[in-house]
Amino acid sequence: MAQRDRRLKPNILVTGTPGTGKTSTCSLLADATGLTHLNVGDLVKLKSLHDGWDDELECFILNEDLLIDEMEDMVKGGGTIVDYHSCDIFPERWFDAIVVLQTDNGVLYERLTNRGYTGAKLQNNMECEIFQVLLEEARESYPQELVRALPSNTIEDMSNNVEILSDWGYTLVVISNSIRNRFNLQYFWSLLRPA
Ligand SMILES: Nc1ncnc2c1ncn2[C@@H]1O[C@H](COP(=O)(O)OP(=O)(O)OP(=O)(O)O)[C@@H](O)[C@H]1O
Repeated sequence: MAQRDRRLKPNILVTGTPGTGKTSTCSLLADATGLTHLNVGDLVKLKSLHDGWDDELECFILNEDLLIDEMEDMVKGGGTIVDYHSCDIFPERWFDAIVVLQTDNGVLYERLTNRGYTGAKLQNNMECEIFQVLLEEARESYPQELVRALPSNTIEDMSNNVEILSDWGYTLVVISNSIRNRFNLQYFWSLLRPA
């Protein structure tokens, strides 16, 4: 297992297919917790951390090395909510919690078409959600106990998720540090679980 950095405030990665509600959820979570919301897509555009525009996929071609270098100092002290539609590009040690937002097909289809997505872009994103690509990616890239999938269909889901994550991130920073300190993770889970 990769060694995570020690920090007092958690870093939370919120990921999911475009349109599942990452930015809306992160913004509310930042308001609720005082953590800093980092929208990676915006950062890539602002700092030109890309190798140009992909006409076919209609998005910037991410330069991963530039992005990781740019973000390293931002996440170092903890307290950052990272919002991005991919998760396997980041170092495992950065995060205490990885959240995958999920949306039912019909709901997501409506959100994406409302945004003007059509053709290959719409189809690729719908397939990404149907095949749970982000959840697989998260489970392959981070320890299972740090990864959690949450539904994001309704406003009620969103406020539930903000409440869950406000508590969960802080709990996990304790666990994360305890892993680093070689305490017994199972012992911590047993304390957290209701009898
Ligand atoms: N749980 C939800 N309930 C109702 N509406 C939602 C929910 N989540 C997101 N939405 C709506 O769906 C649209 C897309 O949300 P948002 O921009 O937060 O998604 P995103 O995952 O950040 O997308 P992208 O990856 O493209 O930035 C917005 O209009 C938002 O208000």
